[in-house]
Amino acid sequence: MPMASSDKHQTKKNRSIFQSVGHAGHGLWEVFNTERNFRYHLMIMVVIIIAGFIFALNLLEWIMVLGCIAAVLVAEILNSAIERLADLAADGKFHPLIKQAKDIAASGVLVTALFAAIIGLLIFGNKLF
Ligand SMILES: Nc1ncnc2c1ncn2[C@@H]1O[C@H](COP(=O)(O)OP(=O)(O)OP(=O)(O)O)[C@@H](O)[C@H]1O
Repeated sequence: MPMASSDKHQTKKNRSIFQSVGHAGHGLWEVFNTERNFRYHLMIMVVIIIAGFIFALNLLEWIMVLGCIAAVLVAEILNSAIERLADLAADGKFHPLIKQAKDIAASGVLVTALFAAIIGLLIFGNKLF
C-alpha cells in the first residue's frame, strides 16, 4: 500500500521530503492500478531481468537494460499524467488539441519502447549469435 497523505485535499506545496515521496508513491500506485499498458511493461521488465541473469549480462549491459526499462516506465507514467490533465481539460468533449496532446504523449511511449526494443535486441542478440 502507498503511504497515506495526511491531507487528501492539499493544494499547497509538500511540507517535507516524506510527504513528497508519499505522494509520488501514491501516483505510482494509481498508474499501476489503472494503466494496463504499465502493467504489461512491468511484466516485460520481469522477463528481461530474468533473461539478464540467464545470459549473465556484464555491468555495462545491465546499466543499458535497466536504463531502457526505466525510460519506458517513466514515459508510460508521464503519458498517464498527461492523459488525466487532458481528460480534465476536455471535460468529456472531443477536441482536436486534446487528441493531439494524447496522441503525442502516447508517441513518446512508442518511441521510447521502440529504442528500448532495439537496444534489447542488440544486447541479447549479441549473446545468442
Ligand atoms: N477528449 C478527447 N478529444 C479528442 N480525442 C480524444 C479524447 N479522448 C480521447 N481521445 C483519443 O482517443 C485515444 C484514446 O484515449 P484514452 O484516454 O482512452 O487513452 P488510452 O487508451 O488510455 O491510451 P494509451 O493506450 O496511451 O494508454 C487518444 O489517444 C486520443 O486519440
